[in-house]
Amino acid sequence: MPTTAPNTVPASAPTSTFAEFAERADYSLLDSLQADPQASGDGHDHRPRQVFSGHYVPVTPTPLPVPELVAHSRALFHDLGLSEALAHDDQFLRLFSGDIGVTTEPMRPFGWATGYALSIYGTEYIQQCPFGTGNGYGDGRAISVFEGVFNGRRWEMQLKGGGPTPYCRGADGRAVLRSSVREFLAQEFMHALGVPTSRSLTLVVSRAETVRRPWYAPNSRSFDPDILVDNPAAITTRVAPSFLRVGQLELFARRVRSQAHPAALHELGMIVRHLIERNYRPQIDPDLEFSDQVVELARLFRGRLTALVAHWIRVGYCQGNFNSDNCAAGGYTLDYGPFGFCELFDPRFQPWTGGGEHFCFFNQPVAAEANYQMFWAALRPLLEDNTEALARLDQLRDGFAEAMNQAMEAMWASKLGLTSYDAALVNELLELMLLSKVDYTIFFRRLSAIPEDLSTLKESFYLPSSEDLEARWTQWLQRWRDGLSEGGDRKATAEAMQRVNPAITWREWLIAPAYQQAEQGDYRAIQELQAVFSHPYAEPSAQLAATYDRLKPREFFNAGGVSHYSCSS
Ligand SMILES: Nc1ncnc2c1ncn2[C@@H]1O[C@H](COP(=O)(O)OP(=O)(O)OP(=O)(O)O)[C@@H](O)[C@H]1O
Ligand SMILES: [Mg+2]
Repeated sequence: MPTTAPNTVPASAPTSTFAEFAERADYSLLDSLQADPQASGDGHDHRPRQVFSGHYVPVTPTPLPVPELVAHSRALFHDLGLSEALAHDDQFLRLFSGDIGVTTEPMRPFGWATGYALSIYGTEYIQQCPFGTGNGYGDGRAISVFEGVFNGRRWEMQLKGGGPTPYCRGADGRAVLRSSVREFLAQEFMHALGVPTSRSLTLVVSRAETVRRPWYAPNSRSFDPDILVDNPAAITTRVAPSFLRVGQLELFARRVRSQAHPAALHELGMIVRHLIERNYRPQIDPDLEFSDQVVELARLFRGRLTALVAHWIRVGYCQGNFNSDNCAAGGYTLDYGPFGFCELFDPRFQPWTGGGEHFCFFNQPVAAEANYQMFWAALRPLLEDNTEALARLDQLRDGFAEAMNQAMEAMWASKLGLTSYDAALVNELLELMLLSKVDYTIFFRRLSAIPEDLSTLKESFYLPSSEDLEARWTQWLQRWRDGLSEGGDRKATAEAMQRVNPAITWREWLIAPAYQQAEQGDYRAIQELQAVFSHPYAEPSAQLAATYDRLKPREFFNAGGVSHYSCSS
């Protein structure tokens, strides 16, 4: 399993000025799609309304007043070949705070938002928009402002919190600093963990605009938010090859099914071609028949989705709200709102209060299958006249659980340094982990040193263990170590385990002070987290370990806003 995603080759000359950045703009893929025929040409229509057809709505963002740069991702700047100076360029800052008036040719002075459908755990919802039709649901506060090519790769840049769009459903289109700090840090942390993800470009805050959201009082033990708080408005810009979601394909397939308009099937075909173009070239040969390309797409997405979820479980990540509209069709992590990382091991870990057990930590493979089912169903209308291709597509759906299983088994084997999966060993381990209430990250990292006895492993236990339990642990450890020696070289095994079992993880009680200090204008904690999160597999210095390699302190259990949180983002 790779520990870092492949980086792009750095360009010989970095993009240093805003004019050079603008030169990278290339809207040729966006232009292959259909714009909403009812949209006003200038993109200034922000009222909630139904969008009946087309793939996107041109819309201008609403600028944040008096924007201030909180942070930018050095890693992504490097990958895109952007110079550090650009992060401090006034026009660049203004663009990524929603002021699209600063654009120069060939950039466009408007952005775009897209509609999508929603299904929750495989059940379709159409009532969730003000019109009760699903035609008003989509990017309510996410607005893409740039499509361009950097170092030979095409990226889309999207503001989150960029103001209302026709899909805003009457809400303000804004995001608070708290949730923006979380999304900004988490995306780059996941990338450094080697988990496919959207990336973070910049994080901008306004000192002149606040938004009010339900949240938790200090030291609250409440499950639901108990106060209303004003938080500075912020915008994170996220970057990905596309922001296409499973829900998007679903929207167009629904319209085919309900014969919503004569071009519905054509529009579905267009969005699927677009997905292939953006996320699956060059893996899908453009010379194949379209029906074969569709089957290939389904095969590749199945591989990416199963691998993604196995990664999530490897690193302790829980999406929390794995609806089809939070499931990127390119097979990477998207929407860092309801997420959390498991500290005290619990297969039912679910930090988001709205999420429910179906989206909990260990249920993510099943939740993924429900999303895959929606993806599969959305592709079917394209193959209606090709029974042979349809059969291959159906087989892929039928084989999802088995493919997911294989990905999980390979993941557990790698986490334990084994050459092949051993079900009895893993199941016994999970039971012991539950009984001792281990810290998920600390446990696997200590295990990666291949200890001879329990002493270091016990540093990860939240509960003192009985003699009986210790005897079981010792037996398990012995069996596991015996299994390893078949493979040989202990040092190489330990090193391989350290490349899949991170030394540090996301601990919400260490993140909360960073966004709280940022509200006061102090960004040092964010900078420290950026640095720590950029090398999660490296052994931290003793000084950093004292902060980051620690069990969750007792006072943060059941703490509102830290142990669990609502969607007040
Ligand atoms: N303040 C807001 N104003 C307008 N629309 C919003 C707002 N908050 C959420 N939405 C929209 O509600 C839907 C569900 O919200 P959810 O929290 O899943 O998404 P999100 O975190 O805003 O977005 P994304 O999935 O784009 O990361 C999304 O379509 C989102 O655009
Ligand atoms: Mg979402």
